[in-house]
Amino acid sequence: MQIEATAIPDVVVITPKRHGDARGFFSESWNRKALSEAGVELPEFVQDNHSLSTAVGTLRGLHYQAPPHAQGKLVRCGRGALYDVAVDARRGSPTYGQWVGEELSFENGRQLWVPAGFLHGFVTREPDTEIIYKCTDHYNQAADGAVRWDSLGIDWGVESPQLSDKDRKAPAFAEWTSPFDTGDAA
Ligand SMILES: Cc1cn([C@H]2C[C@H](O)[C@@H](COP(=O)(O)OP(=O)(O)O[C@H]3O[C@@H](C)C(=O)[C@@H](O)[C@H]3O)O2)c(=O)[nH]c1=O
Repeated sequence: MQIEATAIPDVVVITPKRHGDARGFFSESWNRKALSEAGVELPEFVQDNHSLSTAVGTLRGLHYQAPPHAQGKLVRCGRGALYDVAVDARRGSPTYGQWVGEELSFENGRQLWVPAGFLHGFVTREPDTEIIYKCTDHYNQAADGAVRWDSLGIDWGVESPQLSDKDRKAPAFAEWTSPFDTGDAA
């Protein structure tokens, strides 16, 4: 397993080992003990999510669940390729408003840890791209929120992404009051 730091200390990239043979490969996509031995302690996960985006340039985000339903997410790509983004939304954090973006693909097997207190979003780089992520809290519709994808200067590599209605109507980061503070990092 490989652990890579990012520009935001609480956000890490995890790449589990793949054991290749004539059939293909085998990989432990999640192993608490191995991660702990590598120095990464993550909270308990209670829900796994899986979505398919058919068109290249489909963008989902930037999403969050407000406390007390904030979610940390361990994100990977099941098929295709995507650019995954985490934005620090913890008021009082030295990296508040800063973001990290990582290319995650089926091919590279990389995973991004997005802690609670961060906005999360991604854009697909290939057709029929699947994302799979583990979450530290259950879905709660009333706590669900979004911030406009193009209000933080993130270079998504796409000009007119395919968006949901919710994401098209989301407020800009500058006009939004974050419900998170530094106590929310999971
Ligand atoms: C997120 C979620 C949605 N749903 C339902 C609500 C709705 O009817 C349908 C589609 O929901 P959405 O449009 O919110 O799906 P989507 O735009 O894919 O939302 C997801 O985006 C990524 C970036 C995240 O980080 C996730 O936490 C989540 O917000 O699925 C659940 O039943 N459980 C869930 O956990």
